[in-house]
Amino acid sequence: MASATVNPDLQKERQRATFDADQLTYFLYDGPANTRRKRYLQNLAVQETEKYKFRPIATLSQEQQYEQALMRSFISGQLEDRLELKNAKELSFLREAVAPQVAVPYGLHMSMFMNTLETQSTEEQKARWLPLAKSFRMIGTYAQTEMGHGTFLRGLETTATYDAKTKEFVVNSPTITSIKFWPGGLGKTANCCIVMARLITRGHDYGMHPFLVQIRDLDTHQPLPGITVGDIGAKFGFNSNDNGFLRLDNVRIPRDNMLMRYSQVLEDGTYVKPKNDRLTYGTMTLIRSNIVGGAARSLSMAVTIAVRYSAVRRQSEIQPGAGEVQVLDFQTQQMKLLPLVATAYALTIASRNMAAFYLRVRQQIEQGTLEELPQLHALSAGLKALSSWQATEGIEACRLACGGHGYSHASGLPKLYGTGTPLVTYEGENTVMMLQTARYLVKCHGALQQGQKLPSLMKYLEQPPGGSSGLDPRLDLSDLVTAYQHRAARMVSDVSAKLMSAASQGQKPYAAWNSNSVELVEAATAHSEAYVVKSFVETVSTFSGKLCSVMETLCRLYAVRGILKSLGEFMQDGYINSQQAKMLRSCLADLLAEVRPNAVALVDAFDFPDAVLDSALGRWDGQVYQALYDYAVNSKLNEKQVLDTYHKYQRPFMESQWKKNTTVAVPARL
Ligand SMILES: CCCCCCCCCCCCCCCCCCCCCC(=O)SCCNC(=O)CCNC(=O)[C@H](O)C(C)(C)COP(=O)(O)OP(=O)(O)OC[C@H]1O[C@@H](n2cnc3c(N)ncnc32)[C@H](O)[C@@H]1OP(=O)(O)O
Ligand SMILES: Cc1cc2nc3c(=O)[nH]c(=O)nc-3n(C[C@H](O)[C@H](O)[C@H](O)COP(=O)(O)OP(=O)(O)OC[C@H]3O[C@@H](n4cnc5c(N)ncnc54)[C@H](O)[C@@H]3O)c2cc1C
Repeated sequence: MASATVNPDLQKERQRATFDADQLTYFLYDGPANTRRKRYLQNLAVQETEKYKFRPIATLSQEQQYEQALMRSFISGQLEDRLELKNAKELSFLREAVAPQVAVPYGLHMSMFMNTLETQSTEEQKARWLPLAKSFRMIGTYAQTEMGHGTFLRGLETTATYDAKTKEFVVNSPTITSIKFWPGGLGKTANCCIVMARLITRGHDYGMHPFLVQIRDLDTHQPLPGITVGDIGAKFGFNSNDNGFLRLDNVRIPRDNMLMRYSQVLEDGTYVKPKNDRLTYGTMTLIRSNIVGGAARSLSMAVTIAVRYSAVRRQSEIQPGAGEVQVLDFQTQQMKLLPLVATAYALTIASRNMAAFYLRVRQQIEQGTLEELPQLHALSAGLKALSSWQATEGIEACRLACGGHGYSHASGLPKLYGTGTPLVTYEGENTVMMLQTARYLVKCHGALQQGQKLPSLMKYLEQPPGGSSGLDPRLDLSDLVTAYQHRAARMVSDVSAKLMSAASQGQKPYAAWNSNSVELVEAATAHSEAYVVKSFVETVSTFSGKLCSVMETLCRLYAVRGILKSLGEFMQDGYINSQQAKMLRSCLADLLAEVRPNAVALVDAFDFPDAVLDSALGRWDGQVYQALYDYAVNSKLNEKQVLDTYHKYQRPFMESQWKKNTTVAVPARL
């Protein structure tokens, strides 16, 4: 990453840091050896990719973006083979550097399609399909969402009707709203997909199940009979991905193309029920867990760009006549960015805990134990929503904090936003996800009322209501965790009481649910925030020395900022009083000042190569003006001094205006 001339302001920032950023990098990448390996892989990927001199993706048409993304995947594939990479983390670092924030068309194949095959197929099906999928003879996607329904899966209309005579399923899209719409890679890339369709056998509808459907010829890539497939057109972002539509006109597939690990249809059409019919939703749960890490990483990139730029950018004076300051010295700028640096770390840590929890429960499921599945669903849904909301809002805040240059694609921030914001919608729309978490919280509250024991993550709901916070200016970390848990427990209890009172007044449960759903979402958000704060606190207390004190400060900043943002929720029952609220305000100002000297080192620790950030403003060497100028000079419009459009449209337009007043004397030079 070394560069001949580093901007002096950035250099000073790095020198004044009170801790060794490398130590934090080692934490993020699991030790010095893995960090070296990550750097090696990413450097190699960057060198290889630079040879292709790709144009910035934002300057390309949809078709060109798609083409570039395929080329990037091709380069990645070559490197992966050459290096014989197998390790999932190593692969992800390599791919991140070859295709930074590029939604590649094989994304769904490598994530949801492969995972569904692996977790929902029988052993025999796995033996048949996995070798084809791993060797990209089969390129798949996950086709669940339809034009008419994405959220309400029970409303899906695509049917798979069993025909016992031929031992086949007939897969059909009966209406315009039943057309599969949005699946990634479906438009032009995939040759098969997992179609989620309502299973009908012996005249009975058993709801959504997964089926493997071939949609294109494996050799010519032409759509098969009965298949109408294509790309859905240009979108807000994600244009390198051919999100597609799919219409199935009574397409016949063999009986054993239904993924039969959990439920089966026997040859005679008998349906065999799964142990839990929500196991069909398993792939969504995995991806929701992964999204927490993806959101954290996108936000980490955005804060790296905005903090480095704010250290380089000098604008206005603080002390009159004393010269222009780094914009990062304005308290308001610190308030915009430093809590977001804290959020990036908080989410990174929460995502690791989430991933570990997912793995543990997945292993239990493999062994047939489903006890922790509801807890996993509630946690992954809530964290998916919280992390993607915080990341999306955070990326946009970073863009705004970069002033005019943030608006240019040269900043890299619009690309981060375009790729990051669909996280709010896909894999379960966030409000809907929070309501799923709320459903579980209300259930836990009910169980508690009946004297039952709660699972580990919900134990805090057992704390008695009322009481007051012990928070004082020392900002003890355990007091902060307790405050978040108290607020969440109080909100869950309040909204549960409202639901019960509505029931006692004869209101139907579904109506009571809807008329309290704003509060339910708030309670689920509070619960998810409590989890993030607890994870952050538990992890930083394992650090030592200077790193520990820097991270504790960052953790306090995250927690205090969060309390002040939702102060009413913490004060409503008097748990935090007005004196404490005042104290927290002053503490916030102190925390900003405390984090300020380490701001650049904290973002450096994320260790993103420049090519991954892909930003003129976030460069490691801080040479932002040269980079911005180079970007401008390379604009397509600058390829010719006088464009054809001058002769075609501008000149005729000007001449039409001149005709209105022919008496104006025009000098040869102005
Ligand atoms: C990225 C690259 C570039 C870099 C980007 C930078 C960032 C990168 C980020 C990268 C990250 C890596 C990603 C790789 C790429 C992936 C791309 C992904 C693309 C997106 C794919 C999709 O977008 S793909 C479609 C997803 N489409 C949904 O997501 C539908 C939501 N809609 C539902 O999910 C259901 O419709 C909904 C609401 C639950 C109601 O379902 P329902 O009506 O059946 O259920 P009810 O509400 O009646 O609940 C009945 C009982 O089921 C329980 N339950 C419900 N769900 C359960 C579950 N999952 N597990 C266990 N239990 C569950 C519930 O808790 C109740 O339990 P109980 O009865 O005991 O209370
Ligand atoms: C970039 C991108 C990639 C995608 N990739 C895939 C893919 O690979 N495969 C696939 O199958 N799908 C994919 N999708 C589709 C995605 O999963 C759905 O868009 C998503 O599940 C939301 O469903 P919806 O679009 O029907 O939204 P709707 O459910 O129509 O949501 C619209 C509004 O209604 C509200 N709402 C809906 N239901 C409720 C409720 N019960 N309570 C309260 N509010 C509610 C929502 O909160 C939202 O505000 C992708 C989408 C995008 C944007």
